[in-house]
Amino acid sequence: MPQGTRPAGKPDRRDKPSRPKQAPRPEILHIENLAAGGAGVARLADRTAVFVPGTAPGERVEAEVDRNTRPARGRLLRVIEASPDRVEPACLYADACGGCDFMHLSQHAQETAHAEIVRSAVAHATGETPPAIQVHSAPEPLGYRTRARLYVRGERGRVRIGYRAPGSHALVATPACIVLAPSIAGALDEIPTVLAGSSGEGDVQIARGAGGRLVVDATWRGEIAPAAWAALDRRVAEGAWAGARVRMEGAKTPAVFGDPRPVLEGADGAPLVVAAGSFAQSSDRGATLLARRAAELARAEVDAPREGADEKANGHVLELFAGSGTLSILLARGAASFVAVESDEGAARSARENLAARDLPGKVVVADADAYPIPPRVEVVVLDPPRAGAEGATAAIAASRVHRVVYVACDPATLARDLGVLVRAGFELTHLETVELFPQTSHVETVARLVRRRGAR
Ligand SMILES: C[S@@+](CC[C@H](N)C(=O)[O-])C[C@H]1O[C@@H](n2cnc3c(N)ncnc32)[C@H](O)[C@@H]1O
Repeated sequence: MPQGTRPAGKPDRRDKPSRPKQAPRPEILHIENLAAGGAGVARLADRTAVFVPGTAPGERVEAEVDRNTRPARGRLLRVIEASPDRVEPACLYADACGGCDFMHLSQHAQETAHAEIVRSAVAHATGETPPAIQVHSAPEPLGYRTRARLYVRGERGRVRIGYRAPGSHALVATPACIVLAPSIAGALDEIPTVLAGSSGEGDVQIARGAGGRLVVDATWRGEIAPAAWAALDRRVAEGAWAGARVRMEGAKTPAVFGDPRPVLEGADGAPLVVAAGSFAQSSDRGATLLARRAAELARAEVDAPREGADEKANGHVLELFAGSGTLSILLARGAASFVAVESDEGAARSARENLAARDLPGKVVVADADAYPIPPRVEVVVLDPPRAGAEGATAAIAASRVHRVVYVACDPATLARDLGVLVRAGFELTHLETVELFPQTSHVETVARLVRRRGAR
C-alpha cells in the first residue's frame, strides 16, 4: 500500500480530535491509599484516579487537579481533615526538596504503606494471597545515609549544593540534610568551599572511605576552577578526605586523588570495600540488616534453624547481581560452594577483595546475570537486581532445578512481576519481608523467599 493511504472507512488515529486541554482546577478529594511512588490516590466523581503527593490515606484535601496528565496529578493546596498518621516533617526543606516524600507520615504509617504497596503488587501479579509481611524497622530513621548523591551548581563563582527538585533539574539548595549520617554530612559545607569559583553542574556521590574519612565521586559538566583542583588535591594530601574522583564531561578517564573507594561497614562488622562509582547500599546499618535477612532466608532451615546446624548444609549457592559483595560475605560463609555474578568489573573486583579479606572461598564471575546459565548443582539462588528486575534470571531459575530462591528487591513492581513467573513455574512464596532501608521516603526494600513445591520438577 502506498504510504499515506488507508482502507476506506478505517479510522486513522490522526483523525481523532485531540481532547482539548483543561485548565487545572481545585477539587476536594478523599485520599484512599498510597500508590507505589508515594502519592496518595483519590477518585474524581467520574472514577478517574488522581495522584496527590504529600497526602495520607483517609485525608480530605483540596488539590489543584491536572487532568491533562496520565495519570491525573493533584497539587496539594490544603489538608482539610488530617490523618492521625500525619506528622510535622522533621526537615525544613522537605517540601521543596521532595527527596523525603514520606516525611509527613509517622514511622508506623510509612512502614504500613510500604508493606501494603508490596502486598498488593505481589498479590496482583501472583494471583495468590501472599504470606503475612514481616516488617523490619529502620535501625535509624534519621541520620542513616552513609552514602548519598548530591547535585552541585556553580554560577558566577558561587557554588551551591543540594538535591534536584522533584521531576526537574532545578537545584534545591539544602545547607543541612537530616537523613545524612553525621560522618558524611560535613560534605554539604566542604564541597561548595572546595569547588568555589567553578562553573557548571555536577552529580556528586559522597560516602566514607578508608579510615572513615570522606570520599567524593563527581561527574562535572562545565569548568572546575584551577584553585578548586588545588583545593581537592590538598584535602586528600592532608588526609582530610580519603580520596576523590572527578570525571569531566567528555573526558575518557577521571582525575583521581588518593583512594576514592567507599569503605562501608560490612554485615560481619569488618570493612567492605566498594569500587568507586559502583553500586553501594545507602546505609551501613540498613545493609547489615538486609544482608542478615537474605542470608538467613537462604538457609535450608529457616523456620526452625538448629543450634550448631552444619552451615554447609545450605548447599551450593549462586548469587546474581552481587555488586561489591554486601550479601556475598554472609552467603559464602554458609555454602558448600559459592559463585557470585556481577556485570560491573570494578564491583566484581571489590567483591573478590572482600571475600579474600575474610578467607572465604568463592568465585566472582563478571557476566550478565540475566543470561547466566544456572549450573545444575545449584540449590539456592539469591538475587538482588536493579530496579528493572531480573526477567532473564527469573526465566532461567524457573527452568532450572533450583530448590529455593531469595529475591532482594528495591522495586515492588518488578519484584511482583518476577515472583509471578516463579509462582506459575511451581515455586511457593513462603516469606515476604520489608526492610526499611530508605526511611522518610516511599522507597522500600523487600526480601522474598520461595521454595519449589514438591513435584514441581
Ligand atoms: C541493587 S544492586 C545490588 C548489589 C549488592 N547485592 C549490594 O547489596 O550491594 C544491583 C547490582 O547488579 C548489577 N547489575 C546490573 N545489571 C546487571 C546484569 N545484567 N548482570 C549482572 N549484574 C548486573 C549492578 O552493577 C549492581 O551491582
